[in-house]
Amino acid sequence: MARPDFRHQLEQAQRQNRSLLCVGLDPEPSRLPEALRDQPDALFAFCAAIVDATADRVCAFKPQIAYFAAHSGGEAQLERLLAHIRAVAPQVPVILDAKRGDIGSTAAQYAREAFERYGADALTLSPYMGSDSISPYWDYPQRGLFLLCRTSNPGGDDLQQLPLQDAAGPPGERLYERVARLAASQWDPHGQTGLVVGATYPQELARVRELAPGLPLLVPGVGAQGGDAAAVVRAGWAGPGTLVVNASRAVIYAGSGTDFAQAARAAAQALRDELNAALAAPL
Ligand SMILES: O=C(O)c1cc(=O)[nH]c(=O)n1[C@@H]1O[C@H](COP(=O)(O)O)[C@@H](O)[C@H]1O
Repeated sequence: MARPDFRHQLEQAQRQNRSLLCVGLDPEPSRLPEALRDQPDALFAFCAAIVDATADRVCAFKPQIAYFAAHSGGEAQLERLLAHIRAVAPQVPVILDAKRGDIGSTAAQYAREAFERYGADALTLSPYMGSDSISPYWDYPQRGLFLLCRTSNPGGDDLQQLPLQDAAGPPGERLYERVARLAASQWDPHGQTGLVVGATYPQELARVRELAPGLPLLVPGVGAQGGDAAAVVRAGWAGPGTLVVNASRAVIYAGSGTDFAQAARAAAQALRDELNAALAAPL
């Protein structure tokens, strides 16, 4: 049976698991439990154990492609991981984090990689090469697209905060504000677009929410980067399917012994509860 569109899938997973939490799958070999480290499929085995332990506490999983592609044989492990998630947690959508951005002909290949090779439900993209670098992904209208808008890293200021003075927007509009406005007005012909905004900048998150009232926001930066989960909910929540809060290291490395998966489950549960406590009404 065909999978429902991403937005619908996300909303259902949020309601079913009563969770806004997305667990990021960023397996770094030196941080894996010793018992797994020497296994040839260690990346897969580690992530699959985290998936099995947390699938009923999350609304999405977000594997970061670099952690797999950096290693010979890693991409095959990523393919296997996506197949595993579809088998054990078909209700939980997968956001492939690849931050792609390129000219149209190359973007078409990246789209094929994400949606056909890996079967991802959604993908992160950089929109900073403009509309023709995004439009090839519209050929997959059921899949979600999260455009980088205001990223979680301090260096995001270097460009994303630049004030614009052209006639296409209000004077002094910031570059990230332009991205949010375009995403909400011109870059979403099939209702599949969302934005990435760092948890580390709750004021900008609130501003993006104002400019794009109904778009799903993917918010990384709680946990290891220090973002405040409750502040994210206050600034970004606009109803089911509109806010996805990602934590990677704080969950997947919560423990390092043989009970690492149980430790990840406990960390995911605590973060889920913290996010839910900040909601005005339960999911
Ligand atoms: O697109 C992303 O997911 C992303 C955007 C951003 O602005 N900041 C950011 O940290 N990320 C990703 O989100 C994850 C954050 O990981 P933790 O800091 O360990 O929770 C990493 O996979 C980053 O690549």
